[in-house]
Amino acid sequence: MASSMAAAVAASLSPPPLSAERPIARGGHFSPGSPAGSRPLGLHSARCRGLSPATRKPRSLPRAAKVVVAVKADPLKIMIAGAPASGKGTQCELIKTKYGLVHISAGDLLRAEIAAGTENGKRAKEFMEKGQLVPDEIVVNMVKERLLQPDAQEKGWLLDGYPRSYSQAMALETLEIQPDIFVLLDVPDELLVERVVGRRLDPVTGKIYHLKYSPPENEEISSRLTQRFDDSEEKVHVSKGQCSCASVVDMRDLFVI
Ligand SMILES: Nc1ncnc2c1ncn2[C@@H]1O[C@H](COP(=O)(O)OP(=O)(O)O)[C@@H](O)[C@H]1O
Repeated sequence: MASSMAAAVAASLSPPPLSAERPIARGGHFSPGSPAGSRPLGLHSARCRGLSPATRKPRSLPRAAKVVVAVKADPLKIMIAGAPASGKGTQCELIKTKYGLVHISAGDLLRAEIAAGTENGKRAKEFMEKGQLVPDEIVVNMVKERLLQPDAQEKGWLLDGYPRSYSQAMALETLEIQPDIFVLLDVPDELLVERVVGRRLDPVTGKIYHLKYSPPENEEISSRLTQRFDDSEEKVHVSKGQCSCASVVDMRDLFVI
């Protein structure tokens, strides 16, 4: 008796079958007395079919066991916006690590297009060199395709540097791609300029340094640091202008549910 009871409980605690009636509730009770496989569905199936409690088979309580079916929540989707050097990179690392999201940076996607020498990359570079926004017809599709890749769909995503205009926000909205959270980093201009002008990249490790606030660890690293071609004081002012308060407020209204 004891061993058949143990076997019944063990069987009923194995994953439920992938049928149309697979329970979606987080918990439920069932009687291990009925045939294995159908057991976890018993009470829930009755619920699904709308049977009244009176029509259900009475449970034999001493043999009842509790099953918890884990339902995978939708993956988290976050958008983060802020001027250059507002701290997006740092925050993105922290958020990505904490929530296991796929980090998708519009700027990185564009730089990858440039590095790959694609037509889109060549066109994008002209705008980026002038500190201007790359036209929507390049950016929207590029971002959309990346968001729809399996890794981002499965793990959730952290979208960085997009949208930068109301039209870009609307483009995603039209595609029914919406974040759960919209983060806006608001930093005073003087601080942004200081950060951008001192920012350096280690081309070997990809690590970002700041000559004053986060200097390289040694002479070897220091000698190979480069400055991003678009990191300049002028760019801060241009980029701040690109993302005016009005458009950010509009975007917030669009995304905050
Ligand atoms: N969403 C976007 N729409 C249009 N252009 C963009 C977008 N994101 C990035 N870019 C272009 O790429 C450049 C670099 O962007 P990014 O890597 O986000 O750097 P930063 O945060 O320093 O502006 C921008 O100045 C702009 O020209």
